[in-house]
Amino acid sequence: MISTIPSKDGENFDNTNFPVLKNDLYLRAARGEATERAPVWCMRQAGRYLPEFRAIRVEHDFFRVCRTPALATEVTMQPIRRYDGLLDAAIIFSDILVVPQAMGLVVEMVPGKGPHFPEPLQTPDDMQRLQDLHKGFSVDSELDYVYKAITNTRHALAGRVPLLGFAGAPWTLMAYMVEGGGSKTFSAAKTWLFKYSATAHELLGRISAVVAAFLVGQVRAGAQALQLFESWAGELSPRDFAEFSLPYLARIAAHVKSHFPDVPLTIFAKGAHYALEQLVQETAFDVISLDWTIEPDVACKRVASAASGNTSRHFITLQGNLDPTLLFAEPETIRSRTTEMCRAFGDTPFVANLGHGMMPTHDPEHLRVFLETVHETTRAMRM
Ligand SMILES: Cc1c2[nH]c(c1CCC(=O)O)Cc1[nH]c(c(CCC(=O)O)c1C)Cc1[nH]c(c(CCC(=O)O)c1C)Cc1[nH]c(c(C)c1CCC(=O)O)C2
Repeated sequence: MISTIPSKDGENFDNTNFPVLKNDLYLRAARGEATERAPVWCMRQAGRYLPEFRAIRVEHDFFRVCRTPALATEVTMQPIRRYDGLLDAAIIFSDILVVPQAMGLVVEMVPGKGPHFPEPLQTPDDMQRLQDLHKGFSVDSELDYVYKAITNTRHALAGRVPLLGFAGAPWTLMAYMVEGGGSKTFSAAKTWLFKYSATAHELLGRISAVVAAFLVGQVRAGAQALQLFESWAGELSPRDFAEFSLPYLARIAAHVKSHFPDVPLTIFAKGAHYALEQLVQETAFDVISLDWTIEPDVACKRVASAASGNTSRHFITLQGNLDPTLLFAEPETIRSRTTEMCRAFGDTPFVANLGHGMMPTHDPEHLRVFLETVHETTRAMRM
């Protein structure tokens, strides 16, 4: 349960009384409203490319940072402070793998290697090792530390920008739980899909229930919008996306909307632009986040035509989609390619972002060029 009493060391876990929001550009754009310029934020905007983040990580293990509200708040605030006035949203510092941890699996973050599960799920019998929502497992108590981080961060933001919550989507989480880490072929996770299909669906269903409850809990704790990361969507064929990903995405969106119809929901299904029409027509997401493998003007046309004739769909906002490796280019190139991208979104309500996350070797000043260019270009476009 979230305590309503501010603690002595400056943390504030009161989720009933938040500061007034001063910059609502992101929320308005996500709801399909016209804005005076496009809002902008970046996936992985808190991370190792920032020296101030690396300084924290020297002293604290990755999941320790996630589990300590004061540290999670500090790290979430770092890019907001550094790019003062340039970022239009903060995303809570956490990881998609906190859900497999809550479900009972051990996850370590190995420096230079990424996430590692010492005992991944190997056969259908291993499902017994997972916590069961029907047998006393409480998402809210297991993940209360994320809620506390959200509540505390929302106070620390003091209304500067809205705070986004997030979670991994079922197929992506299942892939980590079965592979035990990243993978080139996804052969283990796909063996589950095609050899143990019934168990795979059971697992996807159980993850969906946890993720749906977790997202609702994040809004109760103070998240003002949510993003779901289906980072491995592109590993599935369109047919298998339709069977093993889309129905679960739709179920999670419907559940969150039934609790909070006005909280904007974003789906980032990386590599799955083949499914744009289905995401528009078969799910309740407000924002579709694009990677860089589709041109913005093509996505705008496809989404508009998929939405027309569907009376329950008043708007779809797009988010994206500059190739993050463009930030390795000279500032001049970053400027011209960012301008090109903004123009290609045209009049479609959009949230400027990269097509995937910031990388550890990015130069923080190059991100500044991207942010400034979005401000200048989209303000000029909308005058
Ligand atoms: C697949 C995935 C993960 N985590 C996440 C995804 C989905 C987005 C995507 O597709 O990239 C999501 C995530 N991970 C992190 C955030 C924080 C919020 C943000 O600033 O965007 C978010 C939204 C912090 C993090 N999560 C992680 C780091 C770096 C780890 C460190 O500090 O040592 C950060 C800042 C670790 C992580 N966590 C994960 C991986 C693959 C890694 C290793 C990556 C690497 O080594 O570059 C799983």
